[in-house]
Amino acid sequence: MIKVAINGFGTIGKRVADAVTAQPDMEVIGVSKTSVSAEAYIAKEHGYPLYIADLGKKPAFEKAGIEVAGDVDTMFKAADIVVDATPGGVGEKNRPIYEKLGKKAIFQGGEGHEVAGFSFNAHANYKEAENHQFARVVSCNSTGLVRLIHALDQAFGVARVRAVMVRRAADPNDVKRGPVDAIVLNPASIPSHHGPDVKTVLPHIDIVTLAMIVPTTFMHMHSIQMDLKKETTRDEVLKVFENHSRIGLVRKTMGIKSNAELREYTQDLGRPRTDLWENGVFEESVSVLDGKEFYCFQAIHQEADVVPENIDCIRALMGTVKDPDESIRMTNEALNFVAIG
Ligand SMILES: NC(=O)C1=CN([C@@H]2O[C@H](COP(=O)(O)OP(=O)(O)OC[C@H]3O[C@@H](n4cnc5c(N)ncnc54)[C@H](O)[C@@H]3O)[C@@H](O)[C@H]2O)C=CC1
Ligand SMILES: O=C(OP(=O)(O)O)[C@H](O)COP(=O)(O)O
Repeated sequence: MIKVAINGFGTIGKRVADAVTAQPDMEVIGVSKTSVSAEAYIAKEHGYPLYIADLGKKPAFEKAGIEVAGDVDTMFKAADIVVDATPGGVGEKNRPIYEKLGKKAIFQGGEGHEVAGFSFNAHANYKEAENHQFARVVSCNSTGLVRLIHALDQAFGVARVRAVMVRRAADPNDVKRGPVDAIVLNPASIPSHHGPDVKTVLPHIDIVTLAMIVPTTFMHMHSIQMDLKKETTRDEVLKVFENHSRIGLVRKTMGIKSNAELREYTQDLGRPRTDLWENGVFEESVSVLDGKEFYCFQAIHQEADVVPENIDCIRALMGTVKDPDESIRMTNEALNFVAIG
């Protein structure tokens, strides 16, 4: 069993912890919190040993009825690998600790590529992870883009990508962020960070991205155009998506035309935390003009799509499963995850 420590038990960390627990070949040996919070109670409910950075805060946790297993250093030492899911920028500060302890670690998309020097996506570059101590799972939007671009690049070749990200303003629990009544260009300059981020995994792709933020909390929406190298048809493109284990199709017959209706659907499917782990490509939007000009809309659930990628990244860095397809299959099966559509 691979022993996994989760540093930062927040939106991403708690989901990765549950996904690790579901796998047959890995276990959570501890999670960390900085202060007493609802998530600390969830860690207790799930039976995850809770470690804290500052042992001076131990009495506050104990007063709240939450047992503290020790400090985070103890947790790191007991682990084979650390999933660092701390807020963006904190991972960079944690890296020297993992280096000193000689521990493998996975960082998230809030960190720059340089934090690990290797950015990961299971379908695109799983095998390259071997012999790396560190990896960074690219951000939620970049993960969604990489999955789609890589799939079409494998099938038809991708000459260039132009994409617009309509980004959710905040996660549902994030009461401090906005906007509440605005569409904010984020950034107003071009490109947004997503294009360069895609290139950390797929360096040969010509891509330019634009991004804005709208007052929603659940899912980003992408408007994507790609020029393909080989002529193809809409049906052939749909077949590529149908055969991809992490690209889902929102079928025209479902009548879903928004993030809100898609959320209702994943909720009704009984997905844990309503998570859409796959890209939600809207079938009706999939178009191929003049044989080479591809268009689509896709929904990306920001809290969820990087979760299975973190699981595959654990196996890829540990070198326990060499075949990406086998790891992806194991991850999806353990999560009871079959892409929609
Ligand atoms: N929420 C999202 O939509 C996505 C987030 N990411 C990335 O994942 C990373 C984590 O983001 P979230 O889970 O959203 O953040 P979050 O704020 O929900 O969770 C972070 C957790 O880390 C803890 N923490 C804070 N400082 C810490 C420290 N110094 N040491 C240990 N723990 C500490 C917090 O208490 C919290 O439990 C970031 O890099 C973010 O950019 C990636 C994809 C999507
Ligand atoms: O990784 C994400 O977005 P990104 O792919 O736009 O960087 C997550 O939605 C977190 O983004 P945030 O920086 O708005 O919290």
